[in-house]
Amino acid sequence: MTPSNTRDLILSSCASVPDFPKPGVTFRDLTPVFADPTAFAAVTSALIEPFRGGFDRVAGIEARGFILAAAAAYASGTGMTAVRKPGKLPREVLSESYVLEYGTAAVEIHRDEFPPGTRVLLLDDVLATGGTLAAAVRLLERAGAEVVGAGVVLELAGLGGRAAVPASVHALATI
Ligand SMILES: O=P(O)(O)OC[C@H]1O[C@H](OP(=O)(O)OP(=O)(O)O)[C@H](O)[C@@H]1O
Ligand SMILES: Nc1ncnc2[nH]cnc12
Repeated sequence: MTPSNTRDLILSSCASVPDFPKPGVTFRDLTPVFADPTAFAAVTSALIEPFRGGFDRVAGIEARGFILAAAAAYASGTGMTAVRKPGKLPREVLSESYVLEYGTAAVEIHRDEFPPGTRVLLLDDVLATGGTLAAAVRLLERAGAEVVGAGVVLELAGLGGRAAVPASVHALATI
């Protein structure tokens, strides 16, 4: 499938939900993209394509990033790392905080997650302010990984998120 066909499929399948999770926010729900076999396969291939052969591991951000990272790791013959919300991992962790509209959040991985020199492709479903993806890049680099790029299915333009992320960002569609 061509990049523009993939983009059109994402935009036509994505559900826009007004006032979720709070008034004034239009939530972009990509679960219909994951549920459609053609769209899910196209999205998985397109996320891998710009970085093909250049990564050893795919990292996905909890929760919807897990779905994409698992599929991309399987399709590329690599492994997967789960970038988790706090308090979920059982062994010693590295933690990276970031600022939300109200308060802070954090992401975590195990301290010994990566052999030296591991090249990581980082995936998530949506890029909004970029705070989550930026924190995940910092976290992976602190753990010794080389972040070769970050892929997202949908970039919400106008929030400046791309500029906040200290990595090359590849978005399959922009809204
Ligand atoms: O660019 P940002 O402003 O940081 O927002 C993007 C993040 O927000 C959503 O996750 P959410 O926090 O809703 O978690 P979930 O995947 O567990 O639902 C999305 O999946 C990204 O991870
Ligand atoms: N509007 C939005 N839709 C989906 N995920 C998001 N994460 C942050 N903002 C979002």
